[in-house]
Parts: sequence; C-alpha cells; structure tokens
Amino acid sequence: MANQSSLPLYEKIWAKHTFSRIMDSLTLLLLFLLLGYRISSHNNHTFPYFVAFLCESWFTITWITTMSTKWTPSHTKTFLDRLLLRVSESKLPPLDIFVTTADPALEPPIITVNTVLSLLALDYPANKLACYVSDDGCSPLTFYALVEATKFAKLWVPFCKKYNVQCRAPFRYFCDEEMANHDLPEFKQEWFKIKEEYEQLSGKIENAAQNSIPCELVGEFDIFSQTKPRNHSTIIKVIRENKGGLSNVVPHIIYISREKRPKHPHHHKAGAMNVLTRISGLMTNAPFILNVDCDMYVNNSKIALHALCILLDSKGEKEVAFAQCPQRFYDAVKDDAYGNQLVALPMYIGSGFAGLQGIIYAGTNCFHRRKVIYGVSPHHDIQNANKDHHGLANDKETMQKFGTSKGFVESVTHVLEGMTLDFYKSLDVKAARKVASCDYEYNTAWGKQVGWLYGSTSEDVLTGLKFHTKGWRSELCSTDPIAFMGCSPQDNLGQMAQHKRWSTGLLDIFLSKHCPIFGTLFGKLQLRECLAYIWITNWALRSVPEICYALLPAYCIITNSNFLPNQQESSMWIPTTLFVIYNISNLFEHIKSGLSIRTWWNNQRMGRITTMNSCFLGFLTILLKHLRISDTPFEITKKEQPSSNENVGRFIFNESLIFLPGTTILMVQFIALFMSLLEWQPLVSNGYGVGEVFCSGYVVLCYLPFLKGLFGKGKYGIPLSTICKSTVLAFLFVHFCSKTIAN
Ligand SMILES: O=c1ccn([C@@H]2O[C@H](COP(=O)(O)OP(=O)(O)O[C@H]3O[C@H](CO)[C@@H](O)[C@H](O)[C@H]3O)[C@@H](O)[C@H]2O)c(=O)[nH]1
Ligand SMILES: [Mn+2]
Repeated sequence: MANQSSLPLYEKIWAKHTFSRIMDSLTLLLLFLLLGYRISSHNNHTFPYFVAFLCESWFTITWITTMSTKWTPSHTKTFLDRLLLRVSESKLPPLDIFVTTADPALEPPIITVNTVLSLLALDYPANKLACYVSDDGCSPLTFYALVEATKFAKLWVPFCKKYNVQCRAPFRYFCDEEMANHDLPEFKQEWFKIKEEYEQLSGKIENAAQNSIPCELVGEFDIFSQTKPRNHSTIIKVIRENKGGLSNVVPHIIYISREKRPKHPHHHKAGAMNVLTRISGLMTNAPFILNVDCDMYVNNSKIALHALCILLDSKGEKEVAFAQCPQRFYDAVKDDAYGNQLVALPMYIGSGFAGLQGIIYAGTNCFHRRKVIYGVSPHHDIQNANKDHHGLANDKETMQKFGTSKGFVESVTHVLEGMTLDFYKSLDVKAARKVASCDYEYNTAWGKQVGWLYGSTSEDVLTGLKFHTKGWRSELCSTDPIAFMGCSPQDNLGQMAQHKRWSTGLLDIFLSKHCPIFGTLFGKLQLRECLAYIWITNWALRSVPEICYALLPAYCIITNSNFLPNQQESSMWIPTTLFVIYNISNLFEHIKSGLSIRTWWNNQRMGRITTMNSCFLGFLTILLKHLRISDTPFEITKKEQPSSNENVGRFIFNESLIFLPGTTILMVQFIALFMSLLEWQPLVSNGYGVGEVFCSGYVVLCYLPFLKGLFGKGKYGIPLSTICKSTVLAFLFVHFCSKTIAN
C-alpha cells in the first residue's frame, strides 16, 4: 500500500463533453464559412453585408474564446478520509469566516442570521472558527438579530452536530416537515423544541423590524443612536467569545460596521472585505478565510474539510490560491423564467475555467489562503521571507504596504513567515477599531497590491484575476451535496440590474491595467485562461454587435435590401445550419444539466434580453465613466423569500432606461413587419426574402415579455414615457433607413 501521507488529498476529474465539442467545432466551422461567404459574395459591397460581416466577425472571435474556455472541463474529487488521517482534528488549521451584509431592507436580517447560524454549525472544531459579520448598513436591527441568533445558536449548533443535520440553516431545515416523523422519540422531541425556539427567534426579529428593538436591550444599542448608514464611526462588538477555546461550543462571533464618512470612498464590498481581513488578522489571524455573501447558507456541513483537502494537499499547498465552491440558488422561479439560475452555464463554462489555470473567484463561497490576499506569489521562498521580515527597515516597508497598526503588521509577518501557531489571545477591540477607520488605507497598498482590489464593481473577478496573473491556480470545489445555497433575484428587475452591474464591472477590468491580455504578456496568466477572462470581461461589449444584428433584418425589410443570401442562392444553407446547430447544441447542454426545454428557451431569450439591455447600459455606464461624467454605483441585489413573490415569471417594468433599448428594438421590428405585410418598400433589386422576415420574427419572439409589457397594466406594463421615447427612436431609425436608400 502506498504511504498514506504521500497520497494526494484531492484529484482532478476530467469530464468528456464529446458531443458539445463536436457541435462547438461545427459551429465554428460554419461561422468561418459564413465569413468566407461574406468576403466572396458579389453582394459584399452593400451596407447590410458590411454590418453583418463586422458583427459576425465579432461573434466568431467570441465563439473562439467560448470554445477554448469550454474545451477541457474538469472538477475535483476530495478525499476526506485521507485528510483526517493526515491531520488530526486538533491540528486542523484555524478558519476565519467573513459574512457581508449591507442593507437591512434589501437583505432582511433573518436571511443573514440563517447564513451565520449555518456557518457557526459547520462540522469543524469550534475553537478553530471565528465568524466576522460586516454590516455596511450600520443597522441596529442586524446587530440585534445577530445577538438573538447567538443565543439560539447555543441550542442549534449542538443539535446539528448531535444528529448530523445536513442543511444547517434553520429556515430551510424546518421547511421539511418529514423530519418530524423520525423514529427516535428523543430526536422528535428536540426537533419540535428547537423548531419552536427558531420560530420565536424569527418572530422577535420580525417584531423588531416592524416596531422597534425591545427596550431591555437599549443600553447596548446606544451606540447606533447617532449613526447614519453613510456617516458614522466604527462599531465593533464581540457578540460571543469562545473564551475557553472549547471545540464543541459556539465559535467566536464578531459584529463589525466599519467607519464611513461621506467624503471618503468606501469601495463597496471590496472595502468591507479589506476591513474584515485586517480585523481578523488582529484577532484570530487564521491562515485560511472563507467568505460568503449574507444570503449563502451552508448546505454541506463538511465543506470546510473538503476545501482544506485542496488547500492542504502537498501540490495544492504550493499552487492553489483559493478553492471556489459553485453558486447555487434555492427556490428558483419555475423554469428559470428570468434566466438567472446559472445552472447550464457554470456547468460548461465554469468547469471549463476549472480545467485551465482555474475557476474565477465568484465573490462568495470561496476559501482563500490569507497570505495570497497579502500579495504573496506562488513558490514564495519562506527562508527569504524570514530574512526579510526581521530587519527594522523591512518592518517599515511592511508598514508602508499594510498600514501603521503595529499589531496588524506583526500578524502579517506571522502569516508571511508561514508560522502556524494560533495567534488568538483575546479579541482586542481597541486595536481593531484603528484598522477599520476610513483613513487607515491612505498611502498603503490596500486595494492595489494587497487585499481585495478596488476599481470595479466586479471586485471578485478582478481580485481572482490578480492571483492568476501572479501564477497561482485555483480549484473548483464541487461536492455532493452542493456546498452553499443562496437567493437569486426573484424578478426580472433584480436580474437585469445584477447583469448590468456585472457587465459594467467586468468591462472595467478589461479596460484597466489589470486587463487579462497584459496579464499574459507581462505576468503569469496562461494563454487559454486569458482567453477565458477575455470571454467573461467582454460581456458588455457584446451588446453592441448584438443590437446591430437585431436591427439588421428590420433595416433590410424597410429598405428592401438583404443581409442573408436570398432564396436563389445555394449558400442560404450556411446561416440556416448555423442557427439550427447552435440551438440544438445549446438545448442539449441544458437537457444534460437536467433542465427542461422551457428553461432552455427562457435562458436563450433572457440571454438576448440581458445582453441588449443590461449589458448595453453597462457599456454606456463605462463610456460615461471614462468620459468622467458619472461613476458606477454598486446596486445591491434584493434578497427575498420566494413566498412573497407574486409575479410568477411575469416581467415587471419601471421607468428605468434599462428597458429602452429592448422596447425600441421591438418597435422597429413592428414597423418592418408591418411594412413587409403591406409591401411598402421601394422597388430595388436584391430585395429582402424569407430569411430577413424570419429573423425579424425571431427577435419579436425573444422579446415576447416586452410585447406583453406594451399591453400590460401597472407594474406589468411598460411605462408610457418609455414607449414614447422608444417610438421616437424607432422613427429616427426608419428615417435613417430611408436616408441610406436615398444615397
Ligand atoms: O457596499 C457594499 C455592497 C455590497 N456588499 C455585500 O456584497 C455582497 C454581494 O452583493 P449582492 O447585492 O448580493 O450581489 P450579487 O449580484 O448577488 O453578487 C455577486 O456579484 C458580486 C460582484 O458584483 C460579488 O461581490 C458577489 O459575491 C456575487 O455573489 C452582499 O453580501 C452585500 O451585502 C457590501 O458588503 N458592501
Ligand atoms: Mn447575492
């Protein structure tokens, strides 16, 4: 038998997606044929052909990056038994957990509380865990909810461990009434007792949200009386300290609301993460960090151990910066009506990334190595670090980089030297306050070389990209059952706003000095990883060719011209087959991911709608930002419990500009189809044919929710102002069309 300690703790499994590969290659071939046709066609000097050629070239480039990303998918298999043979439970490394919340209205405290409870109950020695909750909303309600939840945790944590509960978020766990029919009478009794306690807890939080916080607690809440969410000093409260360092109790839990002042940029989530990094550095300084958004509860209680298989593996130890767990969502809207469940896409693109230099950092559900966050490169020489960090001069250097807190700099030195001893003595709030102040980062490397990087609302992808550029790899930690579950937007407004933020933030990265292309030229970003990053960061740019392409059939019908080969030409088979092959392969991928045909269509349709609306707005936002006209905000996604959702898959609309491109495109198709019905076009040769009419009809089909919106009432209707603006734009477009004929 092989020596136990030399066996790897995890293994990469390479998936074979042969059918997908064939279909993808066919698609590429057809795209090339189409481009070839454009170049060689006798029509190639017409305006529509030229525009089509440009758009299709862009699609081809995008397709090459897509294909390269998908080509070698992989995931990981972890060996818990080997881990536990190698590291005894008492030798497991400490783990700091970061939870971020920012707005008690959009992120109801009961959701945050459930996430925190599930984390406190992780299958991991409690004396190795510390849970830090960052509240950018500076909300006494959130604090109150956490205080109450900690009391409940004293029942919940032992209960979960005793009965080996899988889902450790009570609101999900108690949904399942089946549990009560357990054979063990003792279990049954406890189950009911704890369920009742949980109901009391959520009742209290509900009550506090509606009325006010109970007065017996007022003393503790005084500190919130003078605060405004965007203007207050630091609040740090140790809600629970595991003073005895016991392994079977409730871990440390610390509430943090960092200082905020109107004049100081706070860098949204990235800023919050950096404060958490520093405070935890001072307090517990664990070598590993797990970060989750407030809505992502633990669904696999052993997940920390799985992730450590990757991070402690002898190869992983040297190469892997972080272990990212997939993002999954609970209580999806039926058939994914808003296309935000992201199931098929991660299965192909996500594991594709994982087969290259590594999966992107998704901002949540991720286990980090603390020293990587401090800017260390792989194969960083510990001997050297030792030498480096003892001289006084180097302490000075470290201070310039990490800021002037002596305690924190000392903790950094520990991490860089790879010291494994537990740093925790007591949770010192005074030192922690200093590193949470808004001027702490002045003239330091925070947000630039150290910590979460600033400058993009997709701080996650940016930060991960930086690690990859340094030469680190990352792994997808795919477990069964899935590690974490969270909320996804429950309506199209949330979904579209989210995509706008992502596409804006991602384009910001592409246009910054962190651009993946530079990463490959000057750093250690591997070529195909670079292509994959180009694929993802170019999301917003994709909107422009897609909008042009959607307008093209209408343009052709209005001007009686064509952009597709006409019926007499035999080359019509190229675009037709392309359309068919692309859709079949996409449909196949959805079915293989266990999704319905309806879901496929919804995703397909939402793909078009978000690209042409959300991403286009994202594109404009970046344009304005670069012209220094406006800055990009971080709009927080609303988290709600699905029971409150009455839209059941219907689209809702508001005055937002986000609906303008779509409404206009739809109007233009109407005008075109109407004209074709009445045969109003000028008589010129090369008139449009079935192809153009089909395409125009297809666009209308994709925009069916908008079509319904034109006739809908209240929030289900597109506001009159948007309709008016769109009508004006549509007629401008028609006017432009007629101008081009006149020429
Ligand atoms: O100023 C802020 C803004 C946001 N957040 C937190 O950031 C997290 C993510 O925000 P959310 O509105 O849920 O965004 P999503 O669109 O769901 O987030 C995805 O995309 C983000 C980047 O755009 C990543 O940061 C997230 O981890 C990733 O889940 C939440 O916990 C927020 O509380 C803060 O702490 N401070
Ligand atoms: Mn979220």
